[in-house]
Parts: sequence; C-alpha cells; structure tokens
Amino acid sequence: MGEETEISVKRENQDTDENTDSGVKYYTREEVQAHNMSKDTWLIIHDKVYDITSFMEEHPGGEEVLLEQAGADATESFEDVGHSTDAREMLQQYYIGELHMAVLIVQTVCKLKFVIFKIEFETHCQDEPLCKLEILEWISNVEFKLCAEENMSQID
Ligand code: HEM
Repeated sequence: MGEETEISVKRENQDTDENTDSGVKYYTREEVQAHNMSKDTWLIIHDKVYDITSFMEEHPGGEEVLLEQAGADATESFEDVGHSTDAREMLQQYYIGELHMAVLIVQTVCKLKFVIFKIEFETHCQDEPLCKLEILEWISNVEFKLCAEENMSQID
C-alpha cells in the first residue's frame, strides 16, 4: 500500500512538474534525494524541504556536515547540534516546500503502528527471540520501509 502511494505521487509530479495545493509545493523523498551535491543541495528538516545551496559556504558549522545530509532528512542532526533561535529563523529563507502529504500519511501510520508494536513487544516478547523475529518481519514489509530502519534501532 505504501509503495503504491509513493508511485502514484511520483506520477502526479512527473505530469505537472510540480504538485501544489494552496501555493505550497510538495516533494517526494526521491525528488529531494536528487539534490544531493554541493552545487545543488536540498535538505528535509521537520518535514519541510529547504534548498540550502546558497547557504553551504556560509554555514558556521561548515559545509562538510551539510553535504553529509544533502538530499536527506537532516532533522535529527539539526536538532542534535542544538541550533539557536537565530539558526531556526534562518531556515525560512531557504524553505521551498513540504514533504508530500501521502508520504507524511504513510510515515505517520507507520509510526503509530510502531508504537503499538513496541507496547506489544515489551509486554509479550521480552527475551523470546522467535517472537522478536516475527515482529521484525511484520515491521519490515513495504508499508513500513520508510521508518522501519529508524525505529528498529530502538529494540536492538
Ligand atoms: C539549513 C539548515 C541549517 C542552518 C540554517 C544552520 C545554521 C547554523 C548556525 C546559525 C549556526 C551557529 C550556531 C547557532 O546559531 O546555533 C550553526 C552551527 C552549527 N551547525 Fe548548523 N545549520 C543548519 C544545518 C545544520 C545541519 C544539518 C548540521 C549537522 C549535520 C549542522 C551542524 C552544525 C554544527 C556542528 C554547528 C556548530 C558549529 C560550532 O559550534 O563551531 N547544521 N548552524
């Protein structure tokens, strides 16, 4: 189901070259991923998309760290650094749109299911490896691809 949603999102974007709703432009993760070089750098932070190409050389934390995140979701690393309010306000200048609604919905459903899984796992599985394997299989299916990796680390 998740995969189908993403494919239809891509087709939509290919047809119109953009996907807008009330002036907001929406991007799939694949589209953001294509802008992963120093002369063309996009980032996702808190589900918003930023074109930071012109900011690369100005970044007080250096270009290197931004390049490592280029085309990807930099939310965690951005937050880990504990950026100032000024830094957060600077983000606005580079804002170009949002992650596609469909992507956000799949992500949210996935995260909710994972919360349920985690409760089930902690209540019923404890030290039973087979139980953990069954659940890992369930969580690794296509629908959960988007967040499985991130969430898996919580139970390793
Ligand atoms: C467009 C997004 C970003 C903006 C606008 C931004 C802006 C800034 C600003 C203004 C500072 C100076 C300190 C402060 O005011 O907090 C800073 C420092 C820093 N940033 Fe970013 N940043 C961005 C993304 C990132 C990302 C994704 C990373 C990590 C991968 C990162 C890593 C750092 C580090 C390590 C410093 C500390 C530099 C030091 O203390 O010497 N930044 N950033």
